[in-house]
Amino acid sequence: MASMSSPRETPTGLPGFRLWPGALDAAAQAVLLDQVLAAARTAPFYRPVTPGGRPFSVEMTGLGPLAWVSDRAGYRYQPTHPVTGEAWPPMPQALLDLWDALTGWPVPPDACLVNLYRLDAKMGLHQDRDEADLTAPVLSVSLGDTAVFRIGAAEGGRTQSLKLASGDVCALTGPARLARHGIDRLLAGSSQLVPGGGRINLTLRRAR
Ligand SMILES: O=C(O)CCC(=O)C(=O)O
Ligand SMILES: [Fe+2]
Repeated sequence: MASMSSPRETPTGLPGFRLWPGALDAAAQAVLLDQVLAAARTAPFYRPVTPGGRPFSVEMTGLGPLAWVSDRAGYRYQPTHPVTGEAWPPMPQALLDLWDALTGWPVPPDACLVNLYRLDAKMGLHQDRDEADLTAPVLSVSLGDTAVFRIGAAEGGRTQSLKLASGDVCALTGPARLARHGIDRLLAGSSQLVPGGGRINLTLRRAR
């Protein structure tokens, strides 16, 4: 995909937190969104609950061999959709290429979580730590409405907030792999990309 062959990286001030604003141009965003929405016709977005039984404000689905799920039994990666029982649809090649181009990590991602944020959806501050190898990067792609993203060092202390717009890609690597992060809110109506409004976030991970 030529449109994302040489994305520009911008400094973030948090070592290991890497950001490539506009890594996907409008055409690449539209193609990727179509692929995600096509996959969601067989692997529909569903609303997970926390182990304590509270519904997430975000809806989720997955792509690839594994995807992250949460329910009464806890957090885990699994090979099947929790509602349909079917295998997750394959990960689009463009995502595998993006992982190679931006992270250079020698092993491909085996999990892609797809988060759908409508209206007032948000995601509380957390660490991504359900993966077997916590040195492998997490690569995150934003589509649709701009999100106010919050991130701070794993050890605690101050957080910083920055906006993630449609086409932006970021990564948690090295010292930021266990950074605390979350989504405070969306800037509603900032993009027309996602039908029905809102934001779709794709996170590529090495789960096993
Ligand atoms: O939506 C985002 O940008 C962050 C998603 C996230 O942190 C996660 O799925 O673990
Ligand atoms: Fe996360």
